[in-house]
Amino acid sequence: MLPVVFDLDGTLIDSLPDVTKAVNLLLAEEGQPLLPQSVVNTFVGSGEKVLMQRLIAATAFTEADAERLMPRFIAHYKTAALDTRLFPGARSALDRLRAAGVPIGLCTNKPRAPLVPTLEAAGLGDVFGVVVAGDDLPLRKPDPAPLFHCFRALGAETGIYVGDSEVDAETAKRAGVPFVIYVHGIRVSPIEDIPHDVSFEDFAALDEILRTLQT
Ligand SMILES: O=C(O)COP(=O)(O)O
Ligand SMILES: [Mg+2]
Repeated sequence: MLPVVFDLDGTLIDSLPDVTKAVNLLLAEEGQPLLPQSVVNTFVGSGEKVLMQRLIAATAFTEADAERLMPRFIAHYKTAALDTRLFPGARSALDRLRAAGVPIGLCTNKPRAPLVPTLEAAGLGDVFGVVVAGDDLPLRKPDPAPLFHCFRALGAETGIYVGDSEVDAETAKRAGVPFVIYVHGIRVSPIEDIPHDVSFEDFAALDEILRTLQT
């Protein structure tokens, strides 16, 4: 059976409110105006360094602030993770896959420091056969290397990727694997502009989608 690898933010967990909170705690500390979730939405998907660059571009910060701000952002990100909520049905979908003997993994651009408390808070600490964080390997998504790393750790050369964003679509395309997109995630473009094999809006539909792609 082909392994199924999942993205985290916007795919399994509804984390945009937490990321927004972490960004705004930092802005508040700095006496800067807070940003709405719709703006923070455009910062997410490529990891913390790109998030910081986009934050700088959207505020009065400059490049020179990045190094000073990053550890404080990560500290807020770790705390905000404690409020993380899974999307409805995500946990039971993962449990059904495991019960069916499908190897499952996690491939995220979230750095490991906030990832660990996030997985604990979401009750996902011991669910995946492999977990790759954004800063675990020299290259991150959309490079396909982290995804291939997951497939190999799960005992296969290839597999299926389930994600929510433009970055995930590009990763799957570069890896040459089927891409399944969750429509309630964190993305900037309309779903029809993001290349994907199948989309789903309810985790109850995922089993059947994956069964079809497995054959
Ligand atoms: O941390 C990010 O920028 C995105 O994380 P994700 O890869 O789990 O969506
Ligand atoms: Mg995501």
